[in-house]
Amino acid sequence: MALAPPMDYAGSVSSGQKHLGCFRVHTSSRLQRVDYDKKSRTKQLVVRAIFVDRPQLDFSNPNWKEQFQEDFGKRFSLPHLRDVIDVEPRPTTFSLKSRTPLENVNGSMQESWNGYVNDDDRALLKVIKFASPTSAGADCIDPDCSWVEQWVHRAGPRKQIYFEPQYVKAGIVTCGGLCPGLNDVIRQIVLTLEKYGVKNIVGIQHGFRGFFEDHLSEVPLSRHVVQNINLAGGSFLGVSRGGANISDIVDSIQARRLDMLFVLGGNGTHAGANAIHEECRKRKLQVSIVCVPKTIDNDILLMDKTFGFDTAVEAAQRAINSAYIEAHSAFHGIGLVKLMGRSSGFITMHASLSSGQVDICLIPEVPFVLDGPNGVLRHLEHLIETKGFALVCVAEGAGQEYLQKSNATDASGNMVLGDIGVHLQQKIKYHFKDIGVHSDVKYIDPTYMLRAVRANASDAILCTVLGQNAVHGAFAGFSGITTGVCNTHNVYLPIPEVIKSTRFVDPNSRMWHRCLTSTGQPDFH
Ligand SMILES: Nc1ncnc2c1ncn2[C@@H]1O[C@H](COP(=O)(O)OP(=O)(O)O)[C@@H](O)[C@H]1O
Ligand SMILES: O=P(O)(O)OC[C@H]1O[C@](O)(COP(=O)(O)O)[C@@H](O)[C@@H]1O
Ligand SMILES: [Mg+2]
Repeated sequence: MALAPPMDYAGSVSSGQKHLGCFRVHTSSRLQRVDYDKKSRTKQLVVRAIFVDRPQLDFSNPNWKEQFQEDFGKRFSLPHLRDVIDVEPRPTTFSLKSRTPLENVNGSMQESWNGYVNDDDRALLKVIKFASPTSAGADCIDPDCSWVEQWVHRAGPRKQIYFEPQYVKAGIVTCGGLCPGLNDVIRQIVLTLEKYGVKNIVGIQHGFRGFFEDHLSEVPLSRHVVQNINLAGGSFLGVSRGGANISDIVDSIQARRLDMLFVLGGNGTHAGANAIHEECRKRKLQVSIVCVPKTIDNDILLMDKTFGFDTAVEAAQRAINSAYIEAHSAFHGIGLVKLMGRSSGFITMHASLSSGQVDICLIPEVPFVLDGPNGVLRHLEHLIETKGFALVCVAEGAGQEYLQKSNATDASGNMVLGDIGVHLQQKIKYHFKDIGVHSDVKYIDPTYMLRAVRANASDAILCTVLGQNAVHGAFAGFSGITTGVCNTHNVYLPIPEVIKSTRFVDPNSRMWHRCLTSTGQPDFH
């Protein structure tokens, strides 16, 4: 009998290897950690695979696919207000046409066509049929990598809604760190709520703190108030970390008589929003909690990309280009740029790729050694010898094993990282001094310049889609959901499914391989 591996499997494998026994680890469910073996001075990528997103399957059972799909359908079903309370639907007030609803251009009634999304509409979560588990980036369920359809719910306005817009009070809150596009999302939520006929819209200031810090009053929002907020970066409502006492927040939601809460934030915020949703359910409140994923790190599972990411990658180009010019102009110049990315290297990988000038790209997901014949420093020597200068781009979460662990956390409980940029700068300087070769290291750390900017055009469109869909989701009666883009289609997902782990760059992916092709860097181990 071929059983799937145990639910919690820990194994030590070499960097990038993902084949555990006969079963390939689902990239998105993989949690990984880099361990440094002091004796052998090598690093090992320790993969802790948690098979959270599939049941124990017996592949010798001819019905395993049906079993998988049934379980998948349950996991991705959207929590709805009517699951716990009696609520009746009513016809939507959201008109898709500027002329009278149901009247077409000829003036005749149109019965069959409507522009609403049907509750049974679905989008495919995965669109590649891998011929083999060894195909690049293969993401398989069974050892044969069989094709299994995985359907998720389509986002958009429904014909039936579960709130009377004129009595709705809606709140918006932005949590965590800043991200380009927050104001665009706030603005679109307000405009869409008004289109449904909602008149009472408020902003909660400075994240979850705004719910219980008395001096942080509600900000009344309307089309007039938010009209131009997208022209600036930051959050019109302010952000913050920490301060998430779920019971107090739900007390506050009740006291404020909120019917809908739109929560903009990353992994931590989603965990908070889901806890708020669960508490509202426990109290049988008719409150919809809907998230919009916000993270420049792009580290939320299942989504093509999160808003602000493109803008951050674009903002990083200025830093990389300056480092390039400095390095190229100096004698034996080495440009070093550190970019944001707490545990995922998406910004660094994409910024390196789009710049085309980066020689060494270092991300948290791919271990590297600094010293020795295969180390980063030796490769830098080679670059100085051969082209006369070099450019390194490193993610802030990379190489943390080389730094003193402080165990300090921020107000939200996120680990405070050591400064890999400063460490690398020192290491490079001393290395070249040691070997008696001149070097001129220019270190640029653009930090907040990546995220304190307004959204670029493509992010502004993404924010528009997400903000509008968040409102449609709330009116459709869903709660405990988030909205994103999967394979270019707009979907709703239950919150727990997107926060099972952080989304990481897959060292076996085509994108990382493209990055390696572009930089020309060897494996540093
Ligand atoms: N596991 C959790 N459960 C409940 N609330 C959380 C959790 N993690 C973080 N939060 C709250 O969510 C907010 C934002 O979290 P943070 O990690 O700073 O940013 P992000 O949402 O961008 O990941 C903070 O107010 C924090 O207290
Ligand atoms: O200095 P702050 O505000 O804590 O933010 C730093 C962190 O913000 C990030 O941009 C991600 O923040 P989020 O948790 O808000 O998504 C990380 O890349 C970075 O480590
Ligand atoms: Mg976070």
